[in-house]
Amino acid sequence: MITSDRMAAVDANAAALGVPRKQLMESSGNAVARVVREYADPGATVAVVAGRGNNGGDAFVAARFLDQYDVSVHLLGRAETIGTEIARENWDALAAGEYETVEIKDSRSIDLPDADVIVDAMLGTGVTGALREPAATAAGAINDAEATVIAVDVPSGVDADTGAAPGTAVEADHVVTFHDQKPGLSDLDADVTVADIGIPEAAELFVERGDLLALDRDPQSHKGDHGEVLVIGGGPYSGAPALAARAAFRAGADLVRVAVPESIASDVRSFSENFIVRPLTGEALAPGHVDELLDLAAEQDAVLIGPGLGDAEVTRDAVGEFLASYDGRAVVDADALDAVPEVETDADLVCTPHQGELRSMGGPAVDDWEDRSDAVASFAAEVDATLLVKGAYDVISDGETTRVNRTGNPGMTVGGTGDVLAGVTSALVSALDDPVQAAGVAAYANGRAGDLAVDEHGYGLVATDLPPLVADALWDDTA
Ligand SMILES: NC(=O)C1=CN([C@@H]2O[C@H](COP(=O)(O)OP(=O)(O)OC[C@H]3O[C@@H](n4cnc5c(N)ncnc54)[C@H](O)[C@@H]3O)[C@@H](O)[C@H]2O)[C@@H](O)CC1
Ligand SMILES: [K+]
Repeated sequence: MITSDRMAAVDANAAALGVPRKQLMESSGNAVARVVREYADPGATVAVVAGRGNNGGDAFVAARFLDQYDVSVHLLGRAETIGTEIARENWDALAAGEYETVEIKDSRSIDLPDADVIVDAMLGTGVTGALREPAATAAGAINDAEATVIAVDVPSGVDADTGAAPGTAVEADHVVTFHDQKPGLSDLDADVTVADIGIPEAAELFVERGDLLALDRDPQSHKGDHGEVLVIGGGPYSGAPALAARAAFRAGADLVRVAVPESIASDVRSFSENFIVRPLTGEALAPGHVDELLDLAAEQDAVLIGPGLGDAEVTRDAVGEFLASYDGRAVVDADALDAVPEVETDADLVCTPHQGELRSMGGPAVDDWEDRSDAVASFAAEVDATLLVKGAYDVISDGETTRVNRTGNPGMTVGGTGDVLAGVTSALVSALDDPVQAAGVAAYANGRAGDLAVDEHGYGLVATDLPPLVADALWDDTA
């Protein structure tokens, strides 16, 4: 099953992998025509009722694959208002090829022929709310007709994610949907064909540009809508928590609080005026800080624990106690990772080990990335956490869904890049619903930032180069 948001991401990933949507549209239209042929013999009358989006575009293609039939294409609206370039190109091909086309200017002028088959391509996944005119009247006319109704992707007026129809909707006999089954089609009284349209498996497995669609923001957003993060780190090191916090800001967090031992608090403060620093008594994180941290953490969307903590016994104990009582979202990195296999927690954990850290957590050591991704998935299920295992190919898995990231380069072996990744992950985990998606996009952005840094500095790149480039990787289309 695939939701329409995920489908849009996969579709954009396919384009990033060199399979543009127009090619997918050609396959979709071909698949629709194949199902039409199952219902009617050559010579039969086929009426295509198309909207002005890509759902209609699929059907313009289908018409070209039905030359042995008596086909007419009825467009809801004027051709000048076709909304996408690829749908328009396919419409123009119909006009140039002397196919029978009709533009329906308003609901009174809907006049469908006595057809054997009607292809419903008014609206697909782009629908919002109840069908407007003239689509609503056209849906009624389609439902009143004697014809077999074949819907493209989803019956027009039905929500592909939920199956709900807020107004009039097409009652289809058969739905030809693409790539994967849609949740909203399962309960319909219609046959469903899931057509393979040639989307490479890599578009689902690898994190690519299309995954960045998850970051689109509502123009009505308020402060705090995009995540508040608490970074718990530092002690022997002050740079690591500061780098992570800086990266969290650049990955879009609205607020970043940094809880560090007071011995380094002023150092951390001096790194950036954006940080809200919360000093903890003493020189290292210790069990005595846990209650205070739990109070602080309760107000955040996510916690990052680990950067620069060091491996003192008291600090390990404190990490274990914190995780045992915390029930929100936590990104766990560096020295804090050792606590994970032992602790019983209600928290949603996202762990970001490199392969050495994964082994000391009791995880698998596998060289080949494909085998490693299976092994990481099993280990994620075992420890009941989302894992982001760093490597030339980063593997992200919660045991059910596994993604792989390919951005990044050998220049990123320099110190501090892991702190940047942990900070980016915490920001995205705080802002997005799905931890696998968040961790996958974080790995992608961090690696992409590293690639941009190498363009500028070669292998002389340093970790502080990365945070501003993370922002470019996430939000600058040209990066
Ligand atoms: N995502 C993918 O990977 C692919 C998608 N394809 C097709 O593209 C479709 C989605 O295309 P689009 O995103 O262009 O969207 P649609 O073609 O579903 O609809 C967009 C149009 O509908 C109008 N609209 C929205 N809500 C309406 C309402 N309530 N009443 C009347 N009109 C309304 C919009 O103004 C817009 O013109 C899919 O359903 C599928 O058929 C395929 O071509 C191939 C691959
Ligand atoms: K449709």
